Amino acid sequence: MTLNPAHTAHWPAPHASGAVDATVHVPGSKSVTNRALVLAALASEPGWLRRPLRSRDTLLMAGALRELGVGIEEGVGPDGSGECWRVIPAALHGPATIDVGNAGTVMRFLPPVAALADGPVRFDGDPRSYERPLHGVIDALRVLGARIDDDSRGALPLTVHGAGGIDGGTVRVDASSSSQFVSALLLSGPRYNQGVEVRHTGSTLPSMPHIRMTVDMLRAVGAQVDTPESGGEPNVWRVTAGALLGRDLTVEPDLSNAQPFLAAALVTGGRVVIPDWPARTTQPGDRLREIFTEMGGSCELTDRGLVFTGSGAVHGIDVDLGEVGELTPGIAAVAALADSPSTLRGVAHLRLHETDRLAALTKEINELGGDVTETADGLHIRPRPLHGGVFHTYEDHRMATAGAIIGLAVQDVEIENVATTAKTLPDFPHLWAGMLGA
Ligand SMILES: O=C(O)C1=C[C@@H](OP(=O)(O)O)[C@@H](O)[C@H](O)C1
Ligand SMILES: C=C(OP(=O)(O)O)C(=O)O
Repeated sequence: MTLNPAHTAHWPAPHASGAVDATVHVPGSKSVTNRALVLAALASEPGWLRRPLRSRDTLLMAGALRELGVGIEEGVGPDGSGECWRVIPAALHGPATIDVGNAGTVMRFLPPVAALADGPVRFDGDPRSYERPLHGVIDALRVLGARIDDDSRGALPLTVHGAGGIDGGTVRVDASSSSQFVSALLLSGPRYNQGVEVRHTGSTLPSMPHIRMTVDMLRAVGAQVDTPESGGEPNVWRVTAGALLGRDLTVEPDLSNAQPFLAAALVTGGRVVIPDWPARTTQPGDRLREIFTEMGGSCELTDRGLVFTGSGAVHGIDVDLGEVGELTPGIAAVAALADSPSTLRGVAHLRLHETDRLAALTKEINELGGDVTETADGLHIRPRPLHGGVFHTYEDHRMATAGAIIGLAVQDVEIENVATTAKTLPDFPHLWAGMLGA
């Protein structure tokens, strides 16, 4: 096997010589872009998606939908402004082969779509995708009427033998390993003959804001959704069968990808402005306003965007990140540079993300001289003076950006395979250098 030099080369993480002062335009949200693509593909009329994220995960989603027959064209929005994708729904069909890469949204959101296709749809992906939980989606789809061949582990690779539609109905799912099981079933639910009712049976459910994002986006395209918050039973979501509208949607900046830039203001005692920060959003990254304020910064939502200012001090934090697990690597990086210990809780399921994030963060921060221990459901981080070294990233975009945060404050940190940021933020090294005025 020939190794891609971009993956093996080490990227010298820039060290900040002073306080950063920058405006950073963060590209669109992965989670919004991939939900919008699925919903537009299932609609009964064309729609537009403005400022979509173009990254590995979203290009895999667009490519997969094209494989199933959906038209996704490059274009300008209906008012002539802005880059966009025009999505033209079509009868979904196999045979098709879908590469999910290591995108949780693609591997979980698309098997329920494939159940609507006519013909076999094979799913495969990166080696890590075979280890990520998918059983909740597979088992549920079987109950709802789909025929699926898997390797009997309830994981990838698998083939969905689409029969042009499925009954739908009520299904019980333990989504404690990933909220994406619930989102996946709800997104395709309006197109199932009886709609879908998802009853979560596990004791915990991570990433609730992402389930709210699914519900809000379904409602925005005309679906009727009943939720625990709208007076329904706890842990039960119901989507009524019905046609979906094609919409003109502008994608918000990815607030979880704003995290390293906000962290830069925090750890250098500087200031970063993120334009177009939404006043109201379901993105979990919005919680950074509160979390990074508790860790020593301050923020203000203005006409220019979110203005985040570091004070020069960075404090430890004791926080349950169960709702916002994808923020954990960046928070751990800041916590390693703080003036007091931190405890990050509620994120046991991160062991099954892009990599085992709890093990990876512990090992990599400790190899730079840190003192991190894994707990049953998170990390305990005692700040120590850190030194340079190679920060390994395990093909995890958020490990790479976490290493870059540490590199701002610690000389001679090198990030292995910074190109892995392309999963959700292909421009990262360039945006990072721009923030630092390079
Ligand atoms: O639905 C989504 O867009 C996501 C849900 C979360 O997944 P888990 O619930 O598996 O953590 C999150 O971590 C992931 O980055 C994106
Ligand atoms: C967990 C993540 O991604 P995925 O959508 O692949 O689950 C993430 O982006 O942090």
